Amino acid sequence: MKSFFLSFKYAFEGIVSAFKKERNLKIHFVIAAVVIVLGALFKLHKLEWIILILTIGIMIVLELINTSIERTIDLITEDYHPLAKQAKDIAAAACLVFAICTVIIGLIIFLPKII
Ligand SMILES: Nc1ncnc2c1ncn2[C@@H]1O[C@H](COP(=O)(O)OP(=O)(O)OP(=O)(O)O)[C@@H](O)[C@H]1O
Repeated sequence: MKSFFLSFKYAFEGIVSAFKKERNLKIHFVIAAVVIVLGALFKLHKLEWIILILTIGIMIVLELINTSIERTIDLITEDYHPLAKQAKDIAAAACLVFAICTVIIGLIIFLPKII
């Protein structure tokens, strides 16, 4: 039971350390807060909230995984290696692809309400 609660503690420490060191993660948290306020202002429907929360959650999860991959690569090598570059850039690309999806989803949900 102790290790069950410890795993939550370690996960929380992971979020805090990534948040402190990763500028992109801070940006995602700020955007998420703005979008949640907008969602409340525009009185989103249940399904829209579900999509919004899923979108925010997946974006933050991807950023955390990307950070974890960056740290792992830095631990493995400080020298230049083409595979290290590929690993980091592909992980960053995963974040970029989903970030583009989040913008499109945001526009689909909010644009008709703003107009
Ligand atoms: N060991 C390495 N070998 C080859 N290329 C690397 C290596 N480390 C980083 N790179 C590449 O250098 C560029 C900058 O990487 P770096 O990790 O410094 O910053 P970043 O990808 O912008 O991450 P952060 O979110 O921490 O700013 C990226 O294209 C990355 O793939």
